[in-house]
Formats: sequence, C-alpha cells, structure tokens
Amino acid sequence: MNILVYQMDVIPGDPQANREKVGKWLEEQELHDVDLIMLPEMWTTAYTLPELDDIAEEPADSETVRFLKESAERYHVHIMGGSIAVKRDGKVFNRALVINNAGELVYHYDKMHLVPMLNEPAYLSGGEESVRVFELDGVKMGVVICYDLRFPEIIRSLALQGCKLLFIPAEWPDSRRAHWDVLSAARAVENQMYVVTCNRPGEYDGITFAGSSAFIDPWGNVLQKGSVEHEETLRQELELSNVAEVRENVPVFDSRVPSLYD
Ligand SMILES: O=C(O)CCC(=O)C(=O)O
Repeated sequence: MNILVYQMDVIPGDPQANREKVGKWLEEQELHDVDLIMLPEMWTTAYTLPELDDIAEEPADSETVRFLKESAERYHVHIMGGSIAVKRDGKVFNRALVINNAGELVYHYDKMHLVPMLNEPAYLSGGEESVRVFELDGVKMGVVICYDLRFPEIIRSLALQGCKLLFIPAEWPDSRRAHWDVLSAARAVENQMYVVTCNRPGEYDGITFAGSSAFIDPWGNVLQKGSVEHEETLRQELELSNVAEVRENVPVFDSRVPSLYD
C-alpha cells in the first residue's frame, strides 16, 4: 500500500483557505500509484478553540466532507482526512474522517480523550463511541487522534478487532516531542501493527508543533520521519504482509491471559 502523508502547516481559523491549500497540494502530487493520502488533526481550523463554536461544520452539511469526497473520487485515492471540528446538538467534536476512493465516507470517529493541558474540555465535547476498525482494500485499519496515543487500551482494542494499520493525525507540541516519538513506536511494537502519523509543524498561539510525522513498521522500525520544523510530503510503501510475519515470530496475541487482567 502506497501512502502519502501531508505534514501540513495549518492556517488558523480559515477552513476555506485550508481546503484550497489541500486542493492545490493534491493537484501538485503524482497520485497515479498512491493508494491513500493522510492529513493532520484539525487541519481546517488549527487549535482556534474559542472560535470553533462559530466555525465548526454541521456534519450533515459539511463543506469539508464534500471536498474530501470529491477529491477522493477525482483522484481515485482513499483519504484519511485527519480530523476537523464538527458541531452537533450545540456541542463541538474533534472528528476523524475516512473516505474511500469511490468518494464514500466509510468511518468517522470523535476524539474521546480531551486534553487538559490545552483546556480542551472548556471548548470541545468528548466522543461517546468507542473506536472501531474500518476496511479499505480488504485491510482492517484504525484511527485515533493525537492525545489518544497516550491510552494504550483503545489501541489494543483496535488490535484485537484485527487492525493492521493505525493512523494518528495530530497537532502534538514540540515541548513533548520525546513522548510522541516513543509512544508511537511503542504502540507499533506492542500491537504489532503499522503506525502512520501525521503531525503538523509550525506555530499557533505560542505553541510550536513537533512535525515528525512517521511511518513505523510492526517491528518498531521507523521507516521514514518528517522534519520537526517544516511542512513536507512523505511517501512510503508499506508491506502489509509483514504484520502476520511479526505476529508469528513473536506471538504475543496467543500469549495473552485476558482472564487475569480484562
Ligand atoms: O498529549 C499530548 O502531549 C498532546 C496532545 C495534543 O496536543 C492533542 O491531543 O491535540
């Protein structure tokens, strides 16, 4: 599977400008052999938390969902659409979107863990549904968002549902980059799955973000890593059959004793 990660610097508070930016980026890419493209967390707005109540999109009438569906169909590419702010029943959620290459929304997930360090609970509501795997080209995959990376139990839940490839869109700050690097590799090793991350670089509201988007294989090898500071595009081919090989060599899923800890 060929994946293109857009480690995008986000324009704060301007969904239209960010859609145009992604549209232009798509036009510039060589996409004929690409299976999936990935965007970062909150790529339409950045973390403009006090403004989200006004600029979050209604899920049923979302310009961004329409844009992603049209792009997926036009370029015949799956889109792991990072996440965007959506508003439902007066509450704002941070929602990940997955669109297949026929332009259909196949999965969404509302980030369940809110970040105290960013005062998120004052502006966002946590998702109320657990994570589920989704399938693209017959492969089971999952997505969690940024801070969720700190909660191994939800990622293990995806692994037990058969997830082979986990996506983590993020706006992770540079001040905690050491955690980002270690935890994303740890999730790949402990769950024996590919982990693909897309974290924005740049700055907003006094926070510098860490970039460092990465492709990590099920053995924990970092196949490729983005820069800390700059916007960039990362392209990587993943050999998904490696998941079965690693799980056979180190059969942790067979060794589990859930009766003692579930
Ligand atoms: O967990 C962290 O250190 C960063 C989390 C975060 O920035 C986010 O979830 O947006």
